[in-house]
Amino acid sequence: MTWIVSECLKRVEEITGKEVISIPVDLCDKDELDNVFTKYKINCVLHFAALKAVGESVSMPLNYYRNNVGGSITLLEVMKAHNVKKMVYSSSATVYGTPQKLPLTEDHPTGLGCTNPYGKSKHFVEEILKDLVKSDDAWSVISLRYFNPVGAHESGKIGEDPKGIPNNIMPYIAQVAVGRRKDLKVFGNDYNTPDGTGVRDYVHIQDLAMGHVAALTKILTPNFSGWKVYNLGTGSGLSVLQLVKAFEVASGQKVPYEIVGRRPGDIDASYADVSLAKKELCWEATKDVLDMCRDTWKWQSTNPNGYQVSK
Ligand SMILES: CC(=O)N[C@H]1[C@@H](OP(=O)(O)OP(=O)(O)OC[C@H]2O[C@@H](n3ccc(=O)[nH]c3=O)[C@H](O)[C@@H]2O)O[C@H](CO)[C@H](O)[C@@H]1O
Repeated sequence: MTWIVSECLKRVEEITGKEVISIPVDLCDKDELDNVFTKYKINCVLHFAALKAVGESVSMPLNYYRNNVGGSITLLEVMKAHNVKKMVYSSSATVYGTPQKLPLTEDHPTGLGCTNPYGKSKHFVEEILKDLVKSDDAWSVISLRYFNPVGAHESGKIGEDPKGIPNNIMPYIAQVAVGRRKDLKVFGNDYNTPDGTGVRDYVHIQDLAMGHVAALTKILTPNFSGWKVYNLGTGSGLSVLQLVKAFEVASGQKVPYEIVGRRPGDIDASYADVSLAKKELCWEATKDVLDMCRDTWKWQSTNPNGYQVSK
């Protein structure tokens, strides 16, 4: 289970005081899914399941389309068969492609500049969900477009432990700080941003978890129906070098880096307009970049080799 899912389930447990059980299922296995829906009374599905490495998706497109798109269709078919017609979907800011204007609002066109199968799979599933809601007004779906989720649970017990070389920046920085990797490769310093490095909207995983609780609360209100989409970010952009500096301050560790060439498919800047989530979900991010770095460091420093040896 990924750290995003663990974090969200923990928050739901803390808030409801009820135990949350997790049952591993193969998203593409209809019979397995059917058994789960037969056994449990399900009101709403929080659909987190997806492969998410951009580079890997370019070399293994069929795996991404089979799992992320095919798996979602199978899940929706089983939901329909059991008359469960509410879903909170984990989407991504990646559906916006190259921003036409910043900050990104939910009505920005999607799908146009998606450069990789991962991003396209998120966009395709959003389109499928929209069609489904149009076809039958008993369906309601909230799509949450995550910006750049980072951080760890403040206990230091739940954190991101990518297999192999991390694709995303925060776990890479953390592994450099803990001495597992020599230096961070900064992908390009010639972007159209104040210091030339890529700008992103990093959002703490615990805020993201609370965004799911807010979406769940909304979708379960009796008068809610149809399709809604919300950005989950802080609303502020931070460059790669700003993030490195913040991590050094929060951890007290040096993070050596080397500027290298651009990573194919990367964009200059991406950050969210978060006013819709604030207005309609009563949600906004509460944690800043130092919180994100401090909690990541707490997890990484107490689990220098990830979950492998700390269990
Ligand atoms: C804006 C956008 O579409 N964001 C999505 C994209 O994140 P990103 O591709 O923006 O996340 P990332 O953590 O891979 O990169 C963030 C920033 O760090 C830079 N970088 C990254 C790694 C590294 O070793 N060195 C380095 O310099 C990278 O060029 C970028 O400017 O994909 C993620 C899944 O993987 C999520 O779906 C994000 O929502």
